[in-house]
Amino acid sequence: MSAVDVASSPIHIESRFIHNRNKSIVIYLTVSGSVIPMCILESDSIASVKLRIQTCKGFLVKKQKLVFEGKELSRNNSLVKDYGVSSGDVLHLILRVSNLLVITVETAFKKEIKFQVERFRTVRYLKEKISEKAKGFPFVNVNDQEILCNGEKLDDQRLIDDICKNHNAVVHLVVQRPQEPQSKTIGEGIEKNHKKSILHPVIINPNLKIPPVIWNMLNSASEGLKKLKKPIRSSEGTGGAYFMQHPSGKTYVAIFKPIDEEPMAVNNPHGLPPSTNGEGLKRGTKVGEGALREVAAYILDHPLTGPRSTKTTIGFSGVPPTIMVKCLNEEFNHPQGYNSSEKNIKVGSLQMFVKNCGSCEDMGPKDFPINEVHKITVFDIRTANADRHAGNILMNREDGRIVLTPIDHGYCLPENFKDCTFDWLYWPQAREPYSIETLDYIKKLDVEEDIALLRSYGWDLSLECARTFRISTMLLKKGASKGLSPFTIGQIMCRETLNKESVIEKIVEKALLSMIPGMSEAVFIETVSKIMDLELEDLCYLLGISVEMIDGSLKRKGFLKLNLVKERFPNPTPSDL
Ligand SMILES: Nc1ncnc2c1ncn2[C@@H]1O[C@H](COP(=O)(O)OP(=O)(O)OP(=O)(O)O)[C@@H](O)[C@H]1O
Repeated sequence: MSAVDVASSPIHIESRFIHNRNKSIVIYLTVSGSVIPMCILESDSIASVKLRIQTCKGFLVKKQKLVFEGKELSRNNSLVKDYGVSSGDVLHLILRVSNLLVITVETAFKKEIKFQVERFRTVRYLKEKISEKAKGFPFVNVNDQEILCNGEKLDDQRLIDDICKNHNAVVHLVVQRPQEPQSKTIGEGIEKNHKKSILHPVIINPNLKIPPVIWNMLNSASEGLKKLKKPIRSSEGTGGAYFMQHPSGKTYVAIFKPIDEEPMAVNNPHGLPPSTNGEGLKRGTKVGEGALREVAAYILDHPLTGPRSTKTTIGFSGVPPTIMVKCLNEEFNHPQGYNSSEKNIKVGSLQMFVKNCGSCEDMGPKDFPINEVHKITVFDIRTANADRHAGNILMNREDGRIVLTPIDHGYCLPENFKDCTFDWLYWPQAREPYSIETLDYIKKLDVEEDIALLRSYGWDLSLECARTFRISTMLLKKGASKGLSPFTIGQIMCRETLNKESVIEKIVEKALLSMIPGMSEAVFIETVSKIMDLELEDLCYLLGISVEMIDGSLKRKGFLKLNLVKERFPNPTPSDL
């Protein structure tokens, strides 16, 4: 079923609404440019609305994103009315369709070979994969292969997406007698039709050296464009995100996210209406600043040894190398038409492509190594990340071990804590205490140096963003040194429900109330620090935590005052201690 199919039939009005007329409302879902009326109850939760869309239309709940008046309805347990949705309102449904499809190739001898292929690849590409996999078999030569689907011979240029229509597909392979090599397919390695493409780093401070790993990425992506390997738009995500190809066309080297295609920006390719007040999809962020935040995430992700030298590429939390670039290419979204003039050059973040076998959304968290989860919790708490859902953590297996890579940092370092959400909060690893190595790393973090570092790269954080950054780093440091788990620190930071302020918000509010006109930011932060100390002391008392060093590592001792804890923190477990 394609997104277009969805739009052709309205969602059925069930009998529960007919008997419940006064509580039901009609909303309109827009998806892929079409509008679907939908009857829901005001008291429905976001989860139940998504479930109904899944039941009626088959789109998995976890693949749906609902947006209302420029804000994502991201809290599944909140009610529709909590978000202010009322009768006649329009909700935008964005489907996070997977880029990968499974193609089963059946040979004449009933041998089956399975391939994971991106939906925007061609049949020719599939044939090349078959050749690689089937070395030594008669169908090794790409030009000897014929691929059939439902009895129809598939042209080399046909897109995999076209064959699959959102489902995995079975195709049949027929091997022809070897023939004379055919002429090259259009666009393959032919440079004479080369259209103008540009890819340059945006350099604000010429004194800062671009690390070799980033130069390599830039060179490969640029060569790929010269060889007419088009940027390919990802079918996942709410903004325009493009896979930049290696010159061979066989692998990706980077992801480019132009600022004018961010969610709510003018050229967003998913049809999200532009923001009316400049605020981004998450509260406390601005449209058009996503790329800055992506780059900042990499800059701030220091390696274990301290600030990055040009030799160290990956930081403690594993944020992939990212840089701001200018890029010109016809494949990007140009609703006003395209020519290769300067005005069509796009600015955005270019991030290294990381090999993966899916995201954390595709499997339960049980097998994730504790350190892999903890490294991400450190980054998210420190930067008050407002978009850490499991789909934004890529997963890979290296030597049998699961490695996690955090991506999509366009909503880190917000101006406030309102939309902080961490999916890992409910993973068992988050309840484990930090290791001594992680505690050491946290201890060495210096937020003033970090703010200065960002300034040297050209991003002078606004007072509000710097304030959030200072307070979240402070909370991470104080919480970790008291032996609190990422779960407990995360709970202080995240709202329990949409409209109930988090503990950290209350701390900030208290400090604001005690502000005297003319008070400096430093004094304000000092006030926050004092209030936070009292709160954390209370919390440790309630949790019965006291910490001491035993054999070089932090050990917690104490007792659990369960009834007291429950009042404050609804879901404590003994592993919290
Ligand atoms: N560094 C990377 N390496 C490999 N794949 C990536 C990388 N960054 C992004 N992707 C892929 O591109 C897709 C879109 O990217 P991303 O989620 O960052 O976009 P977005 O529009 O900001 O999404 P969201 O709706 O989650 O905010 C992801 O689902 C992921 O599959």
